[in-house]
Amino acid sequence: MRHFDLVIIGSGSGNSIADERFSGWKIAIVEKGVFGGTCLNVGCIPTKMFVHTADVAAAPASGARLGVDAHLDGVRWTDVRDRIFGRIDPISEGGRRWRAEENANVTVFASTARFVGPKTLDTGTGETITADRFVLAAGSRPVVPDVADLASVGYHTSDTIMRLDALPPRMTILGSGFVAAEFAHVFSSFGVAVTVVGRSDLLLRHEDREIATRFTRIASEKWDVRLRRKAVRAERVDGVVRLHLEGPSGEEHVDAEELLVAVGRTPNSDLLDLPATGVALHADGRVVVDGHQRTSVEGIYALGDVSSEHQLKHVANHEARVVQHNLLHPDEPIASDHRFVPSAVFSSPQVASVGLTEEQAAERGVRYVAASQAYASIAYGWAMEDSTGFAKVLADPEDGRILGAHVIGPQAPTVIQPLIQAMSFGLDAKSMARGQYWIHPAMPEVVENALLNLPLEY
Ligand SMILES: Cc1cc2nc3c(=O)[nH]c(=O)nc-3n(C[C@H](O)[C@H](O)[C@H](O)COP(=O)(O)OP(=O)(O)OC[C@H]3O[C@@H](n4cnc5c(N)ncnc54)[C@H](O)[C@@H]3O)c2cc1C
Ligand SMILES: NC(=O)c1ccc[n+]([C@@H]2O[C@H](COP(=O)([O-])OP(=O)(O)OC[C@H]3O[C@@H](n4cnc5c(N)ncnc54)[C@H](O)[C@@H]3O)[C@@H](O)[C@H]2O)c1
Repeated sequence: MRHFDLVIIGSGSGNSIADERFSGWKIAIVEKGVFGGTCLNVGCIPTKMFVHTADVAAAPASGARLGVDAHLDGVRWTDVRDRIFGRIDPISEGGRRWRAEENANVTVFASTARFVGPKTLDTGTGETITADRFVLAAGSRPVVPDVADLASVGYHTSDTIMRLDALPPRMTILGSGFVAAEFAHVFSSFGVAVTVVGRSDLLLRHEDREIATRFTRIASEKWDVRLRRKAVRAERVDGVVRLHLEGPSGEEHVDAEELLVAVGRTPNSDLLDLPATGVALHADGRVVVDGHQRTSVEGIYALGDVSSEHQLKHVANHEARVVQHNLLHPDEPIASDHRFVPSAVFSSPQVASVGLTEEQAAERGVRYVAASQAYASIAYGWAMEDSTGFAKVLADPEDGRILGAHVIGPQAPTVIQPLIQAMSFGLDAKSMARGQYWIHPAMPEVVENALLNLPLEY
């Protein structure tokens, strides 16, 4: 039985661990799918390439309010798709080849691994291996909800929807979170009639309620948004997918040529048979880790979607750097920093957030003050004629510590970054607002003004 110094399961964020400092280690990487993981192949990167293209496709329609009459002549879907994957697929293949053929100390197994005993792994290739250390970086996969006959009608998830052969006239999206919001923007901007079906009363319900409410209102003007609906059955009628729903007004259905299921992601820990090596799991399937990304078994670490409550690439990358350090320096381990994890939804409008929402602050009994500023009331907002966006900041009234920030509107993920920085480095609201220049008339003035609006007590 071959023995390794380190086995990494999953080639997403896990693949970045084995740098030149590990050149003396005998390493195995096991990957069951396309090399490079979710973000590169079916997640952050292609979706944002589609989102930017969708923003361009949507631009002519927004010109009229500025006095510019423009017209979208068409979207060449297969050209868009092939441009995007023509760039991504070679990166994935290049990464695989580099590891498999040019890293003398690394063995790549292209298969599904599972534990069969303590620190003993069936690689799925017919070879069972052992190792001193393991990194579980197996990610997550789309959840398929319990809707009768769903499997037989043919549906897409985020894994497949970006590779469609042609744009459908209509698309139903089941789900109301990140994936639904981003793909609704992409496909509606490309001319597809989109229906979004959600269980709860708001789209993006995990956001600050004011932000989710604003997003839902704007989305409802563009898409057929059906909330408080339960999908109960699917069927194919004359080549169309019919989704039967139950909602506040009783039974109804929605028809579309394509159905996208986007109701969340579940950790891939179940594929790994972790009880065989003694690794503990949370009830929701996430691997239990301590602050140093160590599992319940000495020498076995986990990172990213398989263990994190944040299914975000910047979190997986951060945790991979922590694991990397702790593998190299087990006697001086460092901890992950999950204090201020930001996230962004690249839809239209864009949404970004960090820290506490008002609802969370109230629930936890945290004393706070909040203030907002509309894009419409800053100079660049006038330039854009924006009537949709605002920035909201929550702070401790006694010392100005920023507790949370929420932005909806153009470039929200960029506009929020100085607030993430302020929170991470402990800059108080007054110092942040008045201790630096804010370029005039740029979009971050919306943040400057929200900070100045805070009724602080110091
Ligand atoms: C559509 C979409 C858009 C997204 N957009 C963003 C975004 O804009 N920003 C952001 O921060 N995050 C985004 N995310 C989330 C982000 O992609 C994930 O948080 C991140 O990729 C997780 O990285 P990871 O390394 O934990 O797992 P992954 O990248 O999923 O890697 C895990 C790998 O392990 C392999 N694997 C699993 N089980 C086994 C096994 N038993 N044996 C062998 N191999 C196995 C899998 O095939 C996979 O390649 C998006 C996700 C989706 C689905
Ligand atoms: N921009 C980004 O960073 C980005 C983009 C896409 C995905 N992601 C990551 O991937 C994760 C998964 O995304 P997602 O959108 O699939 O999940 P999500 O958790 O963001 O949203 C899923 C939504 O679907 C709803 N839902 C659940 N079951 C349902 C059902 N049976 N019928 C109707 N609605 C139902 C839930 O109430 C929830 O609001 C995200 O949580 C995020 O961490 C990030």
